[in-house]
Amino acid sequence: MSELLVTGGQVLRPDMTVERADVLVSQDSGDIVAVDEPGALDGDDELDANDGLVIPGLVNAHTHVAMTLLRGLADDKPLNTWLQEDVWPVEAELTADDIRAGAELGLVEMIRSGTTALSDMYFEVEEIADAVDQAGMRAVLGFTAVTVGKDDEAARSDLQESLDVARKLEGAADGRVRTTFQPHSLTTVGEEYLSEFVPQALDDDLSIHLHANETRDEVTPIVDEHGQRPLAYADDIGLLDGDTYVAHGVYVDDSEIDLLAETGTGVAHCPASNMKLASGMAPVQDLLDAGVTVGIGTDGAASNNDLDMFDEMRDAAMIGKLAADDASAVDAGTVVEMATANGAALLGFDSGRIEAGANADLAVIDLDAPHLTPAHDLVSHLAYAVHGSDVCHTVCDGEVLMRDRTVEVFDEGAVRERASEHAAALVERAGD
Ligand SMILES: CSC[C@H]1O[C@@H](n2cnc3c(O)ncnc32)[C@H](O)[C@@H]1O
Ligand SMILES: [Zn+2]
Repeated sequence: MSELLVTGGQVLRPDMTVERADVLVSQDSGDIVAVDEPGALDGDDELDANDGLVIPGLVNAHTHVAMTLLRGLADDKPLNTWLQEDVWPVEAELTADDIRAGAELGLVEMIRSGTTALSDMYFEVEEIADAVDQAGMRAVLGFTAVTVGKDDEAARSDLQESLDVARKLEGAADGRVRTTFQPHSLTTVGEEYLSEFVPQALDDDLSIHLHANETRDEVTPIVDEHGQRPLAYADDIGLLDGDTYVAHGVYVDDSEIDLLAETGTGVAHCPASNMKLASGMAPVQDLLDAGVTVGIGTDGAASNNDLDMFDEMRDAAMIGKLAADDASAVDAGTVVEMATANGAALLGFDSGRIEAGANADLAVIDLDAPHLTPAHDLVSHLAYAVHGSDVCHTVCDGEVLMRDRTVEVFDEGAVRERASEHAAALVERAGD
């Protein structure tokens, strides 16, 4: 039996208090064994958290991890123009090897910034699952189906693949990979296909993840065509369910917020992407007040342009206040909860909290820095002052993924070089 002791640090507890404590982790079960006063516990191996704050590993509730290859390729455009003019033509040239290279780069970036779990939507999902396995991280993965612009055979094949991939990869990477059925959005997948395939996903107890109500352009056509708000339309199809979570949820009216709360449907809030594409401001405090579980996601690196969840927490707090016209809205403790416990709840993982019995997924922040001085309130620092580069150790499932800022699960230099080569060749092919 092998046990790791995270020693000498301050620890963020589930009630958002901070105390000096050691954390003992079982590397066999991958769970936290005990949290106790300094010096009370012994382990076979130690991780030095002196001058550090031990927090739950962050949960990125919505991303497209392989889109790191498209980082900085096309900026300063709204969603539809950006997708149609820039992103989709390049994505049409992606190979499985490209996606593997982009995924590895994204996972290294996440490990370096304290993220231990992600929910991903993309293609070539087996490559992404293999990369997650090597990274030692936890993920919810799926193949994203789009039917617009496709004939009936191709449209069905996409949805069937989304079901098949979800069935096949559930439980991969020793149980660290879970899956979702993934219609891309309510406007990019036709009603006839949703009506046919969603019941099959529900029959198989598959969770569902989709983009919804991201821009005004995702609301108006549904209201025009179906005479109802998008989430009422989704609910009639059976899409809203206790295991469903929608990405973005920017343009949700009061009736849709109630529907999310009543059905137990969660929201993955993507503040940076919503700002960069000028999509809008999600009513996050209203969602939380209604009892909706709201996590935080970076979205892909092409609309962010990084995968740093500390940036995302800060953005969520800032834009949450603007949206509510209230400086007390979406406060520091709330965004930390959104990026940890709420994200874990959406993804269905027993992580997001430092407590005996929970998954041993954690990160240690080096507090010895001018921008983290003085330390009046460490929860405030997490929301407003810490950067991803302040993370010194990252642990998932009891395994050390990064120690003293060195990533142990990948050769970081090789990953960066390979991703740069793949990105350059991809852009050249797309330009031909
Ligand atoms: C097939 S995976 C996902 C698909 O979605 C595209 N995408 C990236 N960001 C967004 C976004 O904010 N809204 C909608 N779709 C997005 C991505 O490029 C893939 O094609
Ligand atoms: Zn997205």
